[in-house]
Amino acid sequence: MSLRTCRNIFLVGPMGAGKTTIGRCLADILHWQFVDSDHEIEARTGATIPWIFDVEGEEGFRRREAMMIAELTQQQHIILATGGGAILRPANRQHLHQRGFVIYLETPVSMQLERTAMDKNRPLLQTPNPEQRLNDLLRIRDPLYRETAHLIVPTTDGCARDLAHKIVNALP
Ligand SMILES: Nc1ncnc2c1ncn2[C@@H]1O[C@H](COP(=O)(O)OP(=O)(O)OP(=O)(O)O)[C@@H](O)[C@H]1O
Ligand SMILES: O=C(O)C1=C[C@@H](O)[C@@H](O)[C@H](O)C1
Ligand SMILES: [Mg+2]
Repeated sequence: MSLRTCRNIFLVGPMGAGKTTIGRCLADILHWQFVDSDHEIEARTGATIPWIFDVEGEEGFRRREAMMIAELTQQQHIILATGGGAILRPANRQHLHQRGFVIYLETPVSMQLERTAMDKNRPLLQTPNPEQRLNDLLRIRDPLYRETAHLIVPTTDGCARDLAHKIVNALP
């Protein structure tokens, strides 16, 4: 798929990869609308993600996320930052891969840890050993990010804006 024929750009990757931050920069550069599926779920539900996890469990959140991905991927000319676990459901992977150009922001666990250390809004990281949790999640999810993506971009070098420019230059 080339950008000319592609309707959307979808960002996938783990917590702290920079999907939200780089997504906003991409939207600025390309003059496309920025949408964050986590934020849309919160707005639609009228509750925070930690609250949804508390009350409905992870399964309840994944159900809401699947409905949101199915809906948002039908739009055109959006930059969509997905949640870190959006690639878990096969239907989500299919919608993302078929309806837009998918970029995997590949990020080592050490960097995810640094970038998420101050933030208490990620329920899966509220554990005594977040490093172990991130390693466990990445082991399962890395192949799914790869399978879904059309392009893989490491996020280890450069600030979010530089990476966004690099991505625009790398688009087919
Ligand atoms: N390339 C980068 N260099 C330095 N800091 C970054 C970079 N990308 C993101 N950050 C910082 O890391 C933190 C997490 O980034 P962000 O919220 O965009 O990640 P995310 O992939 O959307 O995570 P989540 O899946 O939890 O929503 C933010 O504070 C952001 O400013
Ligand atoms: O990696 C995950 O499973 C998650 C990442 C966040 O973006 C949120 O979607 C939520 O905290 C779950
Ligand atoms: Mg995000």
